[in-house]
Amino acid sequence: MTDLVIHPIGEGALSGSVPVPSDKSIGHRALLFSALCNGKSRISGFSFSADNVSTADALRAMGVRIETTGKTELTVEGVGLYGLRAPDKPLDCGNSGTTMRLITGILAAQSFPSTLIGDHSLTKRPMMRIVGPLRSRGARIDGQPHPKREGDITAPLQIHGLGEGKYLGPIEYESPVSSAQIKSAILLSGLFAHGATHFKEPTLSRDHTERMLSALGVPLRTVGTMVELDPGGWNGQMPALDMEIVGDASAAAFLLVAAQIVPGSRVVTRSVGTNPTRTGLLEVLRDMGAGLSIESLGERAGEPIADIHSWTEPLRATTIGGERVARAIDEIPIACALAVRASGTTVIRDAEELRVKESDRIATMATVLRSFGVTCEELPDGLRIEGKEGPLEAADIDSHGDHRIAMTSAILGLLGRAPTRVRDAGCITTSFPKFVATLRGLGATIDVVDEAP
Ligand SMILES: O=C(O)C1=C[C@@H](OP(=O)(O)O)[C@@H](O)[C@H](O)C1
Ligand SMILES: C=C(OP(=O)(O)O)C(=O)O
Repeated sequence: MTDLVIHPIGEGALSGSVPVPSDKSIGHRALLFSALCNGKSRISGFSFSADNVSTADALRAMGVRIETTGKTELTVEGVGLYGLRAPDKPLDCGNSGTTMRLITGILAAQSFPSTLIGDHSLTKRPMMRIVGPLRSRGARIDGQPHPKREGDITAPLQIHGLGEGKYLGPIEYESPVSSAQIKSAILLSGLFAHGATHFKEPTLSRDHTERMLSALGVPLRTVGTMVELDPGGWNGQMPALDMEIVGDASAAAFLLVAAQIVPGSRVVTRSVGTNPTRTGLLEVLRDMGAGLSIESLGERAGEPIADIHSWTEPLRATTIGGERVARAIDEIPIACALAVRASGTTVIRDAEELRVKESDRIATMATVLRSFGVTCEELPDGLRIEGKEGPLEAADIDSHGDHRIAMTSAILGLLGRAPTRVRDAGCITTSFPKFVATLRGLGATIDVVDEAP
């Protein structure tokens, strides 16, 4: 078990210009799609987050050759749409919901059976949201009854395979939640289907799948929150990829917020993806009066990128809700840290999806905030948080194995009146392996304490 001890920054400030890890969402897709391509793909700027490694390992277990060719470079030998091999043991998706849900979309269409497993947290996450629609187009998938959500199932998932010569059918599916994982699972299954895939969601979730599949020549059309994939007449071949992955906006968020709440700070995060389906936090920062400037660097591999400058300015409370939530879904925990330093009461609504992430992020954040002496109220779909002046209480935080909770707590710890301990912080490697080194480079003092299990 790894703990972090965060020392108060006191009169100090954060300063510097830093890279951030590669975008985790795009990393998963780059691996999955290049495995299904014809030819050898090259992926660079890859930062080996534990979640992305889970996707790579699952593909390797199905016969895909993935080689590390440099510190941040990989090659993937695509096997084509129909070249995956039956795995000889359960595929371990670790902590990664994206791995499990997207791979299920692919495996649902295979002739061979497979089983997907995950860690303690992943084994509590809801899976009917993908299994239901996949079953309705002919997939045969079973899971375990969900311990808390009636009618839902969770991992392990048994995917029975379709048998030789059988195919998935068409689907028209309107998802009750905005979710790129559901959308991507259904679209991936649609690559193999006989018949079209129509998917609609309430508000637009991240669109990396649509961008990448379109670039690979897959016949896909989007209109607003609707996407349609009709493989009729398509030859089923995707050319190999050669791409450099943009920096992760969700990782940059921790540093941009840190620069707002540690007085006198100025931080630049370099080459960060600014896809409009991911910029909810930047909009929140603007609404709150943050010091922020976005220097566009054009596009990389079909995704807009920018250097983002963040410097401390007085913050005012805001309301975060509606369609913006989907565009900031992984940034809500760190947005709570902004609320702590804003004048007034910040309200977060429409974020019930946070209850089914790596932890129940609404409940966990309420506990974290109270441990720091912040007044907050837990709402069914969000939080009400009162701004607070002066040093925060020194806290002892249990991350619940949730990387975004661990990182948010570490940032808040900089404002403590005495050192803060963040327990079970090894999970940070899930998305931001160099988080501690990066923060130290900006001026923070953090000890890493490895406890014997
Ligand atoms: O598709 C993706 O890469 C992701 C989609 C989001 O999940 P949902 O689709 O469940 O909202 C997000 O929370 C997750 O970190 C990554
Ligand atoms: C929710 C997350 O990821 P996943 O769903 O892939 O586990 C996340 O990274 O915050």
